[in-house]
Amino acid sequence: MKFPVLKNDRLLRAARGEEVDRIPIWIMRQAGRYLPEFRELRSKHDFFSICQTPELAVEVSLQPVRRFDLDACIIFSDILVIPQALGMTVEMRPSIGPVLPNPIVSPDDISKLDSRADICKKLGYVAEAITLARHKLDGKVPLIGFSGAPWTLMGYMIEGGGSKTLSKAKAWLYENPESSKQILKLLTDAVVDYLIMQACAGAQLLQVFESSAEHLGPELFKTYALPYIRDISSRVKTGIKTKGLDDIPMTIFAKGAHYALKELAGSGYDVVGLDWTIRPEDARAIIGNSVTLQGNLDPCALYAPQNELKQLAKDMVNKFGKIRYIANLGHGIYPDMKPENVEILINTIHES
Ligand SMILES: Cc1c2[nH]c(c1CCC(=O)O)Cc1[nH]c(c(CCC(=O)O)c1C)Cc1[nH]c(c(CCC(=O)O)c1C)Cc1[nH]c(c(C)c1CCC(=O)O)C2
Repeated sequence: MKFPVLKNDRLLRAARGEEVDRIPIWIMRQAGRYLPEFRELRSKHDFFSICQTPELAVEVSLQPVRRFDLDACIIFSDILVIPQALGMTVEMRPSIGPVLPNPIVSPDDISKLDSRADICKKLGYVAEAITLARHKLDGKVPLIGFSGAPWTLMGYMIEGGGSKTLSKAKAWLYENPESSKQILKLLTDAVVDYLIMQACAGAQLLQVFESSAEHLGPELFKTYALPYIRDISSRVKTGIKTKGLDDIPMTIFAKGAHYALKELAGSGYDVVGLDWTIRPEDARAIIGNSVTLQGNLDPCALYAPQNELKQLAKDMVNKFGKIRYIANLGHGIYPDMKPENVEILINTIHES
């Protein structure tokens, strides 16, 4: 596919470990409810209708890039489109979040999931949105594609929505280890196909969200998350090559997995995303210089008085340094953030 020439390649340069003239920054959940223009559009459309309508998904993806001097655009979608493509119902309920009314309850339910065979057909609307976004961006900044990681997706599929403890999903790991692995394998296959499709459609970097890693701890993570995370990077990179495309960087963000940073650094990704509970210098000491780090400002730092926010952003940059670093929050931005504070954060990073 032919796309407009990329004018700002700081994100991709940083991901590959190349020098940059200024530190790139993007923000997890940068398209969302803290923006009045998002709330306006969202008031007229259901959440998944926006995801499924390429023109709307692209409009929402572009909103933050129009408003702020960001160094990347992320395609608007959700990690839960994968369970949907496997035949599960997912609803986005106001002030509750995602609800899966018919969760997986017993190992027999696994056979009711649709096979991965036509995942690309079912999620073809994401590919369309990505291609359209690349054209509409006109090379302004690179476009990030993403997927949930298998354990995080399995969690939602068993819990039937978000959970503070993930105790139902974790019970599966202890009670039904083989069935758990069967689900994780099935999800891995779907995620691999899905990410390769996104790369073919024009995504320039792929981020994998293992948002529920903190619930696992080192031993469960080693068995039920890491092997699948590794498998995804290796199969996606090979798949992209087989399709005749150039390699694109991949990021793993395993929230709360500071106990597994060394393993994550060696899991085949170019970038490791960090949450705010680890010191940048400690993460760098554990990981070394072979991968780029991304993160990790406490999202709540955006509530701080503006001078303090600036100082926190400067301290973060001083600790990470300018090489092999992509600035971001340590998790997604909250819906009640002031857009002005986001602008202060972005400008402070760029001036550092
Ligand atoms: C766990 C997870 C989900 N979705 C996602 C994750 C991984 C990242 C993370 O750990 O936060 C990923 C996601 N979800 C969304 C994006 C869009 C791209 C971006 O701007 O980053 C991305 C990358 C849009 C969204 N996804 C959701 C919204 C808000 C829904 C709405 O408009 O009603 C948006 C903009 C809903 C969603 N979707 C999900 C939850 C738990 C919620 C409810 C929480 C909330 O309301 O913020 C599942």
